[in-house]
Amino acid sequence: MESVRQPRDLDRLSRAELDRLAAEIREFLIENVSRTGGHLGPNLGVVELTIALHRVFDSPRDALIWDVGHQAYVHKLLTGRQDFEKLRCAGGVSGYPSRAESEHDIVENSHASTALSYADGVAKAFRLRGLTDRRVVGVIGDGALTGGMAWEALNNIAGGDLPVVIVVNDNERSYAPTIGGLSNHLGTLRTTQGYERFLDWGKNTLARTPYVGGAIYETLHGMKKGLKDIVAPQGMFEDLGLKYIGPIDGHDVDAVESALRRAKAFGGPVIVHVHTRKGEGYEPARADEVHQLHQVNPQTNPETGLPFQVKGTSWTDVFAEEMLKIGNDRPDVVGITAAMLIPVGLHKFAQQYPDRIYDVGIAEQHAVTSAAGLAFGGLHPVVAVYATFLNRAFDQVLMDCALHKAGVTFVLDRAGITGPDGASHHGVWDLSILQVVPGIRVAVPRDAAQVRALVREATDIDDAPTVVRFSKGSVGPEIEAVDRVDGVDILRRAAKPVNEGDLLIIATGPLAGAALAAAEELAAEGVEATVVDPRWVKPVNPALVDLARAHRAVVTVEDNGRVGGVGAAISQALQDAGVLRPTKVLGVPPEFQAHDERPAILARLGLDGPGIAAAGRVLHAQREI
Ligand SMILES: Cc1ncc(C[n+]2csc(CCOP(=O)(O)OP(=O)(O)O)c2C)c(N)n1
Ligand SMILES: CC(=O)[C@@H](O)[C@H](O)COP(=O)(O)O
Ligand SMILES: [Mg+2]
Repeated sequence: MESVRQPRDLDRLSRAELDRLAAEIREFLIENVSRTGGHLGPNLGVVELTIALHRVFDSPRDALIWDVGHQAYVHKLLTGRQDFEKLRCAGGVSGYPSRAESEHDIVENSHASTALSYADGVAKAFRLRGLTDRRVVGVIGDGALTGGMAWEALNNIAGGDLPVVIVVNDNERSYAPTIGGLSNHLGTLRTTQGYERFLDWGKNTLARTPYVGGAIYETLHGMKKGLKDIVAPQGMFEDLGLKYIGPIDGHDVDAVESALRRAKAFGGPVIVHVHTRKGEGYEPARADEVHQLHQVNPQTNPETGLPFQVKGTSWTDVFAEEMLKIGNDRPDVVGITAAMLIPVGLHKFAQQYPDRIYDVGIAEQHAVTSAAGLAFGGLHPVVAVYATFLNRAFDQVLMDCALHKAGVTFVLDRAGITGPDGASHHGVWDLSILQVVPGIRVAVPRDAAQVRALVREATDIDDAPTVVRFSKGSVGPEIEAVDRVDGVDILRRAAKPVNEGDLLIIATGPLAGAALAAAEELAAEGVEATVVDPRWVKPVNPALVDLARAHRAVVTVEDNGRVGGVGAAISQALQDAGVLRPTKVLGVPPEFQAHDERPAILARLGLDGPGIAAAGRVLHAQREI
């Protein structure tokens, strides 16, 4: 790929050289992403599409916007990015477009279904600034197209005359096969590919038929409308007012390029429907029936697409097992996923109870409100999503669930700092935004036993929405409590008589382990700390106020934003109770955290043992004042 240092280099490549470039890119992706981890399948599926996009459009003058952005590695390779050996690591290339990395990256949001809204905005700005020669291209997958925002944008774009080119990258999958009416419609359009070819064949053949050919063609052409309605319903997109071009074979650079040139020349809103294959050109991905290697972990065997080492039991595994048992005990419990059945751990439940699982597509807002409907209908829905993706359904949680005291349980996976997915994937807002939801109850398990217990407790509550949130990756060792006082687990008692304790550390979730390590460090320096885990962090347990009363200072620790999080709520409760203690709230600062390894970020934020101990020493020193 040395020959391509910037997109314009593509213009001088012949078809044979383009084919060779595509092969080189695939080879590079398989070798590199197998080592670093990342979205191998999606990127292998857009090699030819990305080459054609950069041959037809003039990035960055023309804006190329990628929905989710997990499929933008090829775009990055063609726009001069280096450091791919540090993909999704600090100091390396981000796994999503990144404005800080390149002027070719307009949008860096990995939350799905946003690209067309961005495209609408950029196109309006170009027009208002008189930049009428510049094009805006939104590349959106068939999965992302199941998200509500995409249809809000389509409605606006189709209603106007802005020169927005919408490329639907239709590989028939999100993780799993894409669901819903839209997916069926795209399937219908794909099958008309034969119909279009038939028409083209008819036109060419009849044009060559002497005398009667022309008349027959005119009749056929006149019939086309009717025939199309019979053979293939008028496209929904054309009904919306969008010019539709496709379906195009997404792995034929010439065909894609020709379609994109037509779209570029059209000068108004136009959809180019490209049919691609996730994992194209890599047998282990094509053979992966489950997800076509949507994502591979670091240190994956490029020969097989499988990880070299098997990871330990994950938080998700624990939830999946408990959900299976709950499904057996509670026939009213149903599961809802937003196109992530396996990643959120509902697959075992789905297998056992196929009529009690709902995959709504990438549609978290719909998931939440339909869950409220399920609750009103007498069931107990469990909505399992990644913590960061609940953000977009805040109003649905607030108004459609909590206002009605709907008995819905939210299970938030990937809560806290997640690591390589970076700024938009850390689950560090849920404990803050949920603080303002009246009546909702929030639990944070510290280990596997607590996941099992708290998911049970949550699904037993039918008169309020409940939340259980846990981290990404392998679950840590069990952390036994020495006692439970009014619902608060005592993990370590200060080695001093009550009312003599130096420090109360209130830890949430898996950071309880770090808090215990910190307490031992502090003890070695003569600072005695009591460590507790409230398990249910919202509403604030009044027993925490009594515990704070018996100590000289308080440290709260959470794998969430510091602003408006659990620590802030506890501090408020102490103030309201007139228990004024020096309190240090440890949590993630409001700035976005870059992609990195989770332990490195937690250490940097002082959320590991030494960081908590340092905070305790400061408060201990304050005690003498
Ligand atoms: C709001 C939101 N929900 C869930 C996800 C997780 N997610 C990432 S990629 C993906 C599937 C995307 O499918 P598609 O748009 O068809 O792209 P493809 O991977 O097929 O190229 C999902 C569900 C997300 N990024 N954003
Ligand atoms: C692009 C996207 O949003 C998902 O594919 C995400 O990267 C998955 O994250 P995990 O690896 O934590 O399941
Ligand atoms: Mg797809």
